Parts: sequence; structure tokens; C-alpha cells
Amino acid sequence: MKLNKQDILKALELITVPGEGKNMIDSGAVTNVQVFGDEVEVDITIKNPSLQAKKKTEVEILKVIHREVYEKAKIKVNVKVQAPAQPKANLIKGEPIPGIQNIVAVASGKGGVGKSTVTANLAVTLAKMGFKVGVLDTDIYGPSMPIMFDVASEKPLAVNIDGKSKMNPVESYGVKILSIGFFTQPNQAVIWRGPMAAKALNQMIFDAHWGELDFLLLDLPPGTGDIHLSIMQSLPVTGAVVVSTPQEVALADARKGVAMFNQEAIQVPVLGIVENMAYFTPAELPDNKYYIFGQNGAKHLAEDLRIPFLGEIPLVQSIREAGDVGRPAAMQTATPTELAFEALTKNVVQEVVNRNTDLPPTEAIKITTMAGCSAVKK
Ligand SMILES: Nc1ncnc2c1ncn2[C@@H]1O[C@H](COP(=O)(O)OP(=O)(O)OP(=O)(O)O)[C@@H](O)[C@H]1O
Repeated sequence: MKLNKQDILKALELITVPGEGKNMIDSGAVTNVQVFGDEVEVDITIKNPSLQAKKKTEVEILKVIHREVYEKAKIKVNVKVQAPAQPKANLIKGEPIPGIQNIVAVASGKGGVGKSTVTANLAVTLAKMGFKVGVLDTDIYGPSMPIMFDVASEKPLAVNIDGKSKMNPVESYGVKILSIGFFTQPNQAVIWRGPMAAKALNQMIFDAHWGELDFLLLDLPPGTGDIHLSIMQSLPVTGAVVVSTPQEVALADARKGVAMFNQEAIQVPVLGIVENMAYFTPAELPDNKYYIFGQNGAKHLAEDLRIPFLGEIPLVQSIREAGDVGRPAAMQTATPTELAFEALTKNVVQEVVNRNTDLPPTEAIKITTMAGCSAVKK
């Protein structure tokens, strides 16, 4: 007897793959049907890897063809299992913020190692390279971005976006800034309880009009505490940059910082370590390097932890002065400081690109090239 392929397909439309809603033709599970005389060969791909599901699929196909088409048909069923790809570990968390491509957290284990200085200089360097940049100062204990960007006396204004009132970040040197410091008095010691701080931060994240950003840098508070956890849980942080000096006590805390990001509950990829205050160079002796806090400590830590070493920034008086007057040092063109921050920023961008290549694209991680980045082209 000569069987007709259409009849076989019709019969298969009457049954479903175990655990799947649509019939096996409409669901696309049946990938091929071949008919030679009274012989039928059916190729089917199912998602359930259990033996029971495979057997049941095969039996159902035999039964329906025998019942609906020809009871003596000789049937061969090839069942292939294609389990859905396991989603990668929970690396991207929190709600994505529409328009923001990459959120990079800048952290340090120890206080005073230059985390805010590095954040501010990374931000202006990214802006110089042509990226759209924002900085969210989450350092509830000592917000320093308003001073470092010379906007301490400004306040974010409200704007109406689609009928909703939103906070407009303050802009300086092409960088959009929001800081907890805009909402406190300069001389007031603010004691934030965890939930209060988390609420204020949430407002600065989700009730703000950030617009389109390639990078939102987060200046985290020093250490590894509650506030870090709540930020990591409420934001899809692309990766973290850890700042340390080469000094033993700072390195020990940087190690804890890296461990925090690697924790099961957090799992934010560490983009790498920055060595700040790597050496001191006096302005009058530009070729002399004094390793005040030790030599290559952060570089060795990066090697030890097998994470990228992003670069070293020297201890230079002008970096401190620039921070104090509110004009990040990386804006001083044709200086070794500008070059050091450019080299660091290129490495950060490259690590973001690498990280985005290794993970599935999401709203939170879209930069995949360094196009538009003039310094990178140099
Ligand atoms: N490379 C550098 N050269 C000279 N001074 C620096 C350098 N990096 C940081 N500083 C200075 O060191 C001090 C501490 O820096 P910063 O406030 O950036 O540190 P931090 O780690 O953010 O501190 P906090 O613990 O308050 O978060 C500031 O006065 C800053 O100007």
C-alpha cells in the first residue's frame, strides 16, 4: 500500500508532545516526515530529556498513524532531545533601566583609596571618548561627586516625562550626575538606616530621567555592606571595577570586595582591578617613581585572583587638587595623568565588551564595539 505524506501529517496534528501545549506539527517538534510505500519515518525533537517522554512520544506516534492512516504501516520514529539551554547563572539582575546600556559599579574594600576619584575621571574620559555617561553617587556615608564635578550648590530639577514627574540629573563636563549629596545639607551628618538609604537610591535610579546612556557608573560606598547588596539586587549591574592602592591593608579589603561580587547571591562579574596611587612622581622630577604604598600590589592581586588588571594611576598632587576644585584631572590635556586615565578607561571599555560578548545580550548590556570611541582609535 502506498501511503500519503499529507495523511500522516494530519494524523500527527491530533497529538501533542508530552508536556507541550500545541500539537506536534504546529509546535515544530516534528522536523521531517518521509514516506516510502507503506514505510513511514518521522523525525521529532522534544525538550524533555526523560526516557519516559521519549518512549511516550514514540508510542503516541505509532498509535495515531496506525489508527488514523493505516494499521499495518511500518513506522520508524527518530526522537532527538534538545533540552532548552540552561539560563546562565543569575548574572543580570534587577529591572533594566530603559535606555541604559551598561551599569558599571566602582568599588573598593577600604575607604580613601581613591574610588570616587577614579569614578569621576573614568566618567569624564568616557565622555571625551564620545560615550554618553552618567554617574550615580551611592556613597551615603560621604557623597563626593557634587564636589568633584563642581556642582555642590546645584539641585536636580523636576521634569515632566510622559505625564510623570522625574528628577533631572545635574550635568557637568558632559556627565549626568545624581548624588545623595544633592539632598543633604553640606554640614549635616546623615545617619541612614538601610531601608531609608535603599529607598532614596531607588528614587535616584528609577524616578530619574537618565535618558540614553552608554555607561552609568555607580560610585559605591567603601566596604561590603547592606547597601551594596540592595544596589546589586535592584540594578542589573553589568560589572564591577575594584579600586585598591598597592598597600597590604587595602589589598586585603579589595580581596573581600572581589569576593563580595563573586558571592552566590550577587554574582556580578568583576571587570578588573585598578591600582590607584601606584607610585608618587614629583612634578619637578617626572621620571622618578617612589613606591610609597608598595609596588605592584594590586597587579599581583589581580593575577592571583585571575581577574584583569585594568591599569595604574600614579599619586600626583594635581589629581588631588583637581578633585578638590571640581574639575577631574583627566581633563588636563596632554598630561601623563590624562594618558593614565585614558589607558585605564580603554581597558574598562574592552572588559565591558568582552563581558557582553560572553553573556547573552540583554537590555542592560548592549555595547559590543568600541565604535565612536576616539581615544580607543588612537
Ligand atoms: N591618584 C591620586 N593622586 C593624588 N591624590 C589622590 C589620588 N586618588 C585619590 N586621591 C585623593 O585621595 C583622597 C581620597 O580619594 P577619594 O575620595 O577618591 O577616595 P574614596 O575611596 O572614594 O574614599 P571614600 O572612602 O570616601 O569613598 C582625596 O583627597 C583624593 O583627592
